[in-house]
Amino acid sequence: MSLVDKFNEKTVFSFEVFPPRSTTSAEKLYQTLTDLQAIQPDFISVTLGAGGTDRYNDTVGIADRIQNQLHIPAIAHIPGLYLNEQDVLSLLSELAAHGIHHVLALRGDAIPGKTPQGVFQHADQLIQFIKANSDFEVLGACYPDTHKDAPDALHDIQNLKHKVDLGADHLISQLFFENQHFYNFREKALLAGVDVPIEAGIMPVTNKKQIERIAAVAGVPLPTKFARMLARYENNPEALRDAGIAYAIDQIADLVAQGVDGVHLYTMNNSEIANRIWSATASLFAASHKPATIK
Ligand SMILES: NC(=O)C1=CN([C@@H]2O[C@H](COP(=O)(O)OP(=O)(O)OC[C@H]3O[C@@H](n4cnc5c(N)ncnc54)[C@H](O)[C@@H]3O)[C@@H](O)[C@H]2O)C=CC1
Ligand SMILES: Nc1nc(=O)c2c([nH]1)NC[C@@H]1CN(c3ccc(C(=O)N[C@@H](CCC(=O)O)C(=O)O)cc3)CN21
Repeated sequence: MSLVDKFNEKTVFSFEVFPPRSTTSAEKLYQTLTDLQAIQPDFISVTLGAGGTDRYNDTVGIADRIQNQLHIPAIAHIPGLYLNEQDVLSLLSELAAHGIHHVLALRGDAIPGKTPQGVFQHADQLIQFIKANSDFEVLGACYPDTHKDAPDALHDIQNLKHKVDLGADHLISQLFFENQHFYNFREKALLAGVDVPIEAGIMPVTNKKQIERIAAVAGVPLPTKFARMLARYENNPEALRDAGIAYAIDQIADLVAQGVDGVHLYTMNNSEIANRIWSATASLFAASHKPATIK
């Protein structure tokens, strides 16, 4: 089934989860996934090697469970840096054997001290390879605040256009905390001829250290307003969680009102937060009639 077609029907809503470290947290993740099932998101993506970890197992097993037990379309992330052609082909056939035909093709984060394979140095090469060797639908990543390795926004958008020309069927954005940056990016991407759906990536804050670490790895700026919120509630987890949920809801309500193609929620494996955000915004998604373009 094509996921891209869903963007013609509605404002898409999707989740992301990551494979947990231990067996106990694996059980917790399955509970989380069961809790999220009632929302019936359009798909759930599963990271692989997120943030530069060396844990490459579990992604396929978790994606299988999502697809075949929860009956929600699953997307597996594939970061290319440390894989060769054979690794990618094996992953694709394993996924296909489970009825999964969607991947997010990425360059991936560098792992300190580990030498890349040198085969897929950028996501574009991986996208081209997957398109040439399978019938998978391929997603790509994009950067409202410009990727930190790009010389400037223009080159970043040119690279994005190249990924779309090579076959990226839809895009998921890096997390961002300033909607105007997303709108500016979206406009530039459209002008550059990027004509595939772009989902906005939203990450609710759960704790100050974690969000600061992720923002640093991802090269995403924290607006003053957001940093003040973190500083004010850093020692009060309940208040920080509530403030973070309110911030994410505010971002999502605005994005949906501005006709965004979809919202991809980085759940950080926390179903309570995802459920609260969903219950506050479900009617906005239901009511959404997408205009052809957004400003
Ligand atoms: N492991 C995971 O689950 C996830 C990882 N990520 C991370 O996102 C980041 C980048 O991934 P992608 O966007 O897939 O990488 P990408 O290869 O498209 O872009 C990475 C950088 O290289 C530049 N670039 C792209 N193609 C180029 C080319 N042909 N020549 C020269 N420069 C080029 C881009 O402008 C950008 O600065 C990584 O840090 C990745 O790990 C993001 C989401 C999930
Ligand atoms: N550069 C970059 N790399 C990514 O992996 C990535 C992005 N950007 N942007 C969006 C999401 C966010 N992702 C993340 C970010 C952090 C964790 C993380 O903190 N993982 C911990 C587990 C913590 C726990 O077990 O509770 C880990 O150690 O892997 C996972 C996925 C994956 N994605």
